[in-house]
Amino acid sequence: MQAYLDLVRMVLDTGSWQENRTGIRTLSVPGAAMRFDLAEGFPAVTTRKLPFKSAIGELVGFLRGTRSAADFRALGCKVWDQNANENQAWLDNPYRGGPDDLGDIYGVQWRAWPAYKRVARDARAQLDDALGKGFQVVAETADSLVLYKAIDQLRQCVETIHARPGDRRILFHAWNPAELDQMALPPCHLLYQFLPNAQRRELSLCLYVRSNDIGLGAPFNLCEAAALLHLIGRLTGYRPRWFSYFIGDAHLYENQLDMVRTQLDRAPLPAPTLRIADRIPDFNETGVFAPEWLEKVEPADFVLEGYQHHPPLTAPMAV
Ligand SMILES: Nc1nc(=O)c2c([nH]1)NC[C@@H]1CN(c3ccc(C(=O)N[C@@H](CCC(=O)O)C(=O)O)cc3)CN21
Ligand SMILES: O=c1ccn([C@H]2C[C@H](O)[C@@H](COP(=O)(O)O)O2)c(=O)[nH]1
Repeated sequence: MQAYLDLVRMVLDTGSWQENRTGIRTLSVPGAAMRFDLAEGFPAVTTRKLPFKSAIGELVGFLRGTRSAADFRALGCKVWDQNANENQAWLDNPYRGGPDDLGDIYGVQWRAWPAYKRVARDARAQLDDALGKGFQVVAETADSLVLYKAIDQLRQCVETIHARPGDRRILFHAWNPAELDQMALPPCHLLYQFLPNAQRRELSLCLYVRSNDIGLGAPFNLCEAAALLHLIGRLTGYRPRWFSYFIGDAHLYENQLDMVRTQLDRAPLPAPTLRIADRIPDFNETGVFAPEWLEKVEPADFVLEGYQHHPPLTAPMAV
C-alpha cells in the first residue's frame, strides 16, 4: 500500500485548507489517483489495522440494497450510525423514514435504481417494448402513460461480463440526481466500470470517488471495491487484475493528521490476499453462472489471509 502512503504524503505536502459542511477543516487536493495490480495482493492498509469485518459488512449491505443503519449494524458495520441519526440536516429531511433510516443510498441505486418512462398512449411499439422489459404502468394522464421499473444495475453488469465481455459499457452509477435529496449522504464512490479481458480471463475495475476522506473513507472504499471485483470475478470466471481508483476532492480532516503522520512513520508491510469461501461457485470450475450470489453472500464468506499490520489507530468521523 505504498500508493496510499504516497497519496497521504501528497495531500499533506500540497493540500490547501478548506472549509466544509462538517465544521472540521480539511487539507484538500483537487484530483488524485491510485492504481493497484490485484494479482500482487489485496489493497488493505497495513500501517494501521483495517477494520476489515466492518468494511465487508458495509459492502454486503450495499449488495443487498440496505437503507437502514440497523441492517448495517446487523452485518457488523457501525459506520452509518452517525450519518443516520446525528446529522441535523438529515434529521430535518422530510424523506427520512425514522430512526436508522438512511434513505436511497448506494445499494438502493445499485440494485433498484428507480426508472420511469412517459409514453404517449398511441405509441404502441414503445409501450410493448417497455412492458417487455419489465416496466409496469403506474399512472395515466389524458395523453400518456407513466411506467416504472427498478433497474438492478449490478446484476446487469454481471450478466454483461458473462455474455458480452467485449462490451465497453459495463458500469453502474450511484449518482441519481432525482433522489439526491432523499439520501442521508449523496454518494461519494459513485461510478464503477468493469473492464473484462476475455482472452486473458482478467477483470479490471475503474472507480470514481467524488469526495474522499483519505484517513477513514479511502481504506474502506479500496477494500470494498477490491472485494467486489474479486466476487464478480468469481461469479463470471475472471481473475481480478487492475484496480484504478480516481478521486475528485481528496482530503484529510484536521483531526486525522496525527493518525496519518504516525502511519507515514511506519513501513508498509506485504499485501495480504483475499479468499472467498468455496461455497460461492467459481464459474471457471463449475460452469454454473449464479449471479444470485450477489445478494446471498455473507460477510463471513470473505477472509483476509496473511494480513500483517501495524497496531490499530483511529480518528473521529466528521459528520
Ligand atoms: N466523514 C466521513 N468519512 C467517511 O469516510 C464516511 C462518512 N463520513 N460517512 C459515510 C461513510 C461511512 N464510511 C466510514 C465511516 C467511518 C469510518 C470509521 O470510523 N472507521 C474507523 C473505525 C471503523 C470500525 O471500527 O468499524 C477506522 O478506524 O477505520 C469508516 C468509514 C465512509 N463514509
Ligand atoms: O464511502 C465514502 C463515503 C463518504 N466519504 C467521505 C467523503 C467526505 O469526507 C464525506 C462526505 O461529505 P460530502 O460533503 O458529501 O463530500 O464522507 C468517503 O470518503 N467515502
